[in-house]
Amino acid sequence: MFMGRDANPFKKMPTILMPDELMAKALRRGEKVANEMRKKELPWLLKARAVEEHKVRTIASVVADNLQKVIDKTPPVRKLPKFYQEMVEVLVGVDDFKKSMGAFKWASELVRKLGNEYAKKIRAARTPQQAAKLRKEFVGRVKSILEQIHPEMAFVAVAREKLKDMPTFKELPTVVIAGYPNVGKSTLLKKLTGADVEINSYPFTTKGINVGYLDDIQMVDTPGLLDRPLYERNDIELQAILALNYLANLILFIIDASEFCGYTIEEQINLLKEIKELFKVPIVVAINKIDLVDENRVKEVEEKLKDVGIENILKISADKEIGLDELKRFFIQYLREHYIN
Ligand SMILES: Nc1nc2c(ncn2[C@@H]2O[C@H](COP(=O)(O)OP(=O)(O)OP(=O)(O)O)[C@@H](O)[C@H]2O)c(=O)[nH]1
Repeated sequence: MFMGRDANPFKKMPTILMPDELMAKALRRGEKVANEMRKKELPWLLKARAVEEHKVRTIASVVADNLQKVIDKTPPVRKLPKFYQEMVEVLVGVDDFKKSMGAFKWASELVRKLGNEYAKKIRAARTPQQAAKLRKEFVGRVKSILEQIHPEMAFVAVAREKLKDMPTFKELPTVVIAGYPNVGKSTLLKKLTGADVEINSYPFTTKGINVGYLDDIQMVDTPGLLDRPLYERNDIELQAILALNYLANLILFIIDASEFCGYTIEEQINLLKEIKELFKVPIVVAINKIDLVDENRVKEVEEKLKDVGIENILKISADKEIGLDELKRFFIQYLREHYIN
């Protein structure tokens, strides 16, 4: 595994304020600073200038700092591990994300520069009215800059929501659970690791990647996959593909023997074959929901799996907790032999 100890690098991104909110915050702070200045004993023109200059400087720094903070707390995509880079691509789009961060930088620098320029002009103002007029002009320009990057701000706000919810992965031997929707992947993760995951009787409940721990084994639950070409896969499925590609030391493929998931054994085995081809990672298959079918049916499925070259087959009921100890023992033994020194 390559992840390093760092948590999901997007967790530190700050809340993204929209133009109105950021402007309101800056104006409030500007007013506070101005009130302090008004208390000072100064000749009237000097005071008027000082009030307006401090207002402008405060507004400029609140806005510029806020935008800069977003940039500073957002990891540069190109420096991320490949898995996260690809997750950014799937979840939000790398190009749009970079472009938006560029807009933040542009706006931050411009607001800071204008703040300095207007502060200087205000210091040279000949009347209090002129100083106030310059400050108003500055506020208008900042508003219009923020309005200009409004779409990018909204984009980054949404991107942050998606990215910060990605789980944190540890540098541990990892089992990635895969299979068709509704076969019982999340139920199994929950029963094996106690991870708090959503389970529903309808497909595609799992919209992202979940993670849980079984002793020193990292278990990753992925969204359900359908048997179809890569280019037809949606963003939810692509996350499963990325987890399989970058995180898995061992793939646990779940087959729903009852077909209650809505897919036939043949369809499920076709997907299994494809995954076997696509990822050069050892596979173990768990025949699930054996509480719903008779023994002959389970044997039949087992034979079919052997026919396609699957050697490691376990029979379980995730829901009724049948065969889970054997499964645990299998993981521990397998990963100890292959990945733990
Ligand atoms: N009877 C029975 N039901 C099970 C078993 N395992 C899971 N289920 C049920 O099957 C349904 C789907 O289970 P999930 O764990 O959400 O399936 P999933 O594969 O994670 O589904 P997606 O999120 O769509 O990928 C739920 O109603 C579970 O209660 C089992 O061993 N026996």
